[in-house]
Amino acid sequence: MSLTAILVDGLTVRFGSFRAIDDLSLAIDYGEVRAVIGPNGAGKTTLLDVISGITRPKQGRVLFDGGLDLTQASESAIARAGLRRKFQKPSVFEGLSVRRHIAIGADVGFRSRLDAPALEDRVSEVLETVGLTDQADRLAGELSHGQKQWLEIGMVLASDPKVLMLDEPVAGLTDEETERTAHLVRALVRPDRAIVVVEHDMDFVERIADRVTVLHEGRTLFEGSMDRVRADAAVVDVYLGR
Ligand SMILES: Nc1ncnc2c1ncn2[C@@H]1O[C@H](COP(=O)(O)OP(=O)(O)OP(=O)(O)O)[C@@H](O)[C@H]1O
Repeated sequence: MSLTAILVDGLTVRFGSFRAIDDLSLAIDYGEVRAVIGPNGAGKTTLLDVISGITRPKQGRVLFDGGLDLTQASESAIARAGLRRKFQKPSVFEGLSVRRHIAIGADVGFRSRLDAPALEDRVSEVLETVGLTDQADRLAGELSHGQKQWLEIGMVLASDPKVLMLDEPVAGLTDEETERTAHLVRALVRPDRAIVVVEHDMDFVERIADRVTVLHEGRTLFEGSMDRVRADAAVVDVYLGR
């Protein structure tokens, strides 16, 4: 295993003549929570789209674990390699139980399929981690917005991901739900896992992130701890001060 989970090297993504990502290079290590922040249109979601194989770049490479070039791999190959994403908009199956969702996540994700008892153990463990044990037999459609977010995190977690991408996990959550989500994200940290979070809630980012990358116009404007990000004049000028 390489120390670097994701290496972005000279990445450029164009939509027509517009560069959503502009010669971007960065490295995300195993064991860290990396927040990617920046103003609307900075290229944050586009970066996640490239890492998950949804968007093909014009130039550059994105290496996973020092080997697989994600810019050349299919979405399914990327998911099989252990890179998983929770999308911004909750999209649970309203008529399926909470437990079933986690089982689907576990079954789809595991490279070697689990036998029934192992799957049951895995589902119980994930339900406990995301705090939904008491809700296990409810239908997903009956959950609150916050619980739906945790359910979706549980679905990706069930596959035991090496890279976990969370796109705006606390958008629309109450303060209390946001606090719980911060605890949850920190509980998911492992030496052999990288967690990448795109988020606009700076207090949340401060709680969870080991390092923060500030994107602006498809490039890195600043990278460092949240303290240093908050103190950087350029970041305040283009983003935090607005
Ligand atoms: N499929 C597309 N076609 C054309 N332009 C696109 C496409 N996808 C994204 N863009 C443009 O690329 C730029 C970067 O978009 P992106 O969604 O990555 O920004 P973001 O940093 O995630 O912003 P937000 O915080 O608003 O989610 C934006 O100007 C957006 O309009």
